[in-house]
Amino acid sequence: MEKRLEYISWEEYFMGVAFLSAQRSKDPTTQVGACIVKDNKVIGMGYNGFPKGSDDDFMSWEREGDILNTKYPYVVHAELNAILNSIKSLDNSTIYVTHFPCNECSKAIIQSGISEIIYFSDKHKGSDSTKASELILKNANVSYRKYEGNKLKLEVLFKD
Ligand SMILES: O=c1[nH]c(=O)n([C@H]2C[C@H](O)[C@@H](COP(=O)(O)O)O2)cc1CO
Ligand SMILES: [Zn+2]
Repeated sequence: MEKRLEYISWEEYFMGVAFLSAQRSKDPTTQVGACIVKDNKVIGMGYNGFPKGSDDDFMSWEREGDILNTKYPYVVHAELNAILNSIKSLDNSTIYVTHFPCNECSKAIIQSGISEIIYFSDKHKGSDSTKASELILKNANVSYRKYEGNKLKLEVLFKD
């Protein structure tokens, strides 16, 4: 028998895991996922959500109005969750993220030892947060690039 040819690449695999992780998010507007990889092994995963133990039904997913009644001061970003959930040293690891990280996440990425970022969407390119991220990442020698896999969709069938 010949080997199966439809297998996915490492890059497609790990970006797929990041997008799958994003599916755990309860944010009705934006679901972000992150997957940290070292030596082709997953060592951390995360998605955006309220801190552990928060009562989801008490928290608000609003985006506008009094800041204290919006999600923004409370939600933990996917990248930070992936870092905090990681199971070993992140030195020289790669983080796959569905969205280019904000400046706060970029700082955490640098401090954790992650050395490469592969992102799918940069829909906030040109924003102050993205510009600040680009500046500190370059300054800290953390490389970043867009996803280069061919797959834009992966179907996961639960079957025998
Ligand atoms: O780096 C990030 N990582 C991350 O997980 N997020 C989360 C926080 C919010 O739950 C959501 C952004 O919400 P919105 O698009 O409604 O502003 O994405 C947001 C950013 C900033 O781009
Ligand atoms: Zn962030």
